[in-house]
Amino acid sequence: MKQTKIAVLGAGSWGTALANVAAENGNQIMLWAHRAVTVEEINSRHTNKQYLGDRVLQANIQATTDLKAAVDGAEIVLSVVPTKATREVAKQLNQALVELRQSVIIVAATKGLEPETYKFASQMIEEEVMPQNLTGLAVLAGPSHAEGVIKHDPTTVVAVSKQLSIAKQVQAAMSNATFRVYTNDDVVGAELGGALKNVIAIAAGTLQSLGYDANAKAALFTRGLNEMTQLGRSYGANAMTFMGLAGVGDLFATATSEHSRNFKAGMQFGQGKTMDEVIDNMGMVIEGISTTKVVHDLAQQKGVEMPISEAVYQVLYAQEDPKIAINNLMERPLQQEGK
Ligand SMILES: NC(=O)C1=CN([C@@H]2O[C@H](COP(=O)(O)OP(=O)(O)OC[C@H]3O[C@@H](n4cnc5c(N)ncnc54)[C@H](O)[C@@H]3O)[C@@H](O)[C@H]2O)C=CC1
Ligand SMILES: O=C(CO)COP(=O)(O)O
Repeated sequence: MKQTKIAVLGAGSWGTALANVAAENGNQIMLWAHRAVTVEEINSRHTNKQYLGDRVLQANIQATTDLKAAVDGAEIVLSVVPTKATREVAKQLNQALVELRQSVIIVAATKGLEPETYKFASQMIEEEVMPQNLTGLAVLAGPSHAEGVIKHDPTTVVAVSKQLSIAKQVQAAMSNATFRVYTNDDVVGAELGGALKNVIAIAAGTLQSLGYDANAKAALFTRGLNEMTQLGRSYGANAMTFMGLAGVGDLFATATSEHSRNFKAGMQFGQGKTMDEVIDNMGMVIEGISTTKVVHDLAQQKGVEMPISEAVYQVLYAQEDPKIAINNLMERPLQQEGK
């Protein structure tokens, strides 16, 4: 296999797990972390205990706090910081690339929308990185909990780019026997799928904590996927993307797994915890919380009915009792399916 120099920006759960996959494939990996203690731990003990417990990482991952050194000579840069840090990190990346006079493929693995602008990670990156420094832009989406990837659970994801050749390069660099990468060209569909499923996963955690069973979960998944798809259509996304890994696949993984931060947050909301308590308890990013607010605004702006996402908004941002929110959903005017 061709060895590629890959830089991974963000050493949380997902950045570390992706760095490990890329390192297993024999690529040369630089992992950029913004905290020196993380760098020291990864380089000396090959662990990142805060996010991935005792899992031992590939010895060929070299961590650094110096972003310019991390990307120097890289062909591919994976951007794996939370949504709220994406624009700032993209600015720093651009500065480094300008100084290095270097152009890279950037892959956004972040799942969320910028609260102020409703932009996706790939759009923020495209706005901040000058065209002469950008060989190509892709998104990595699909059902992939870091905890499963690091222990080699068979995992399927999708590299998505408007340029198929770029998606194929990412596919080639990242695929292995337990991490299978498909390609797709529907960037907006994939990024919407990755962001919107987090809101439905919060609802799934809440249902779980209230003791509801399979009927309620099936209703949530089916109708949740429907409203994700409807918003996707309003963006011109391909409805089939929502039937694939970035849609139903990621919805299933996130809304059924106790590894999911969004699902776990939903359970805590169901137990009556406040937003501050939920965020403090998690200690990791819960993208669905801010995405819920964005989706509330977007649905109004685009005239798309998203009743489940709106119910999550009411529970999170208007302190509505989850049981009342569920009753309200069940008592909406009766409808024909598939409209
Ligand atoms: N954890 C997972 O299994 C998966 C996560 N994702 C997505 O990947 C993105 C990152 O998530 P995780 O790694 O799970 O988050 P995390 O909470 O585990 O780690 C976030 C990392 O970003 C760093 N960070 C925070 N603010 C920063 C800043 N301003 N500049 C630089 N670094 C900063 C933190 O120090 C930490 O290392 C999210 O959008 C998430 O939805 C996608 C697929 C799987
Ligand atoms: O996107 C993910 C899995 O595909 C991770 O979801 P959580 O952020 O809810 O853990």
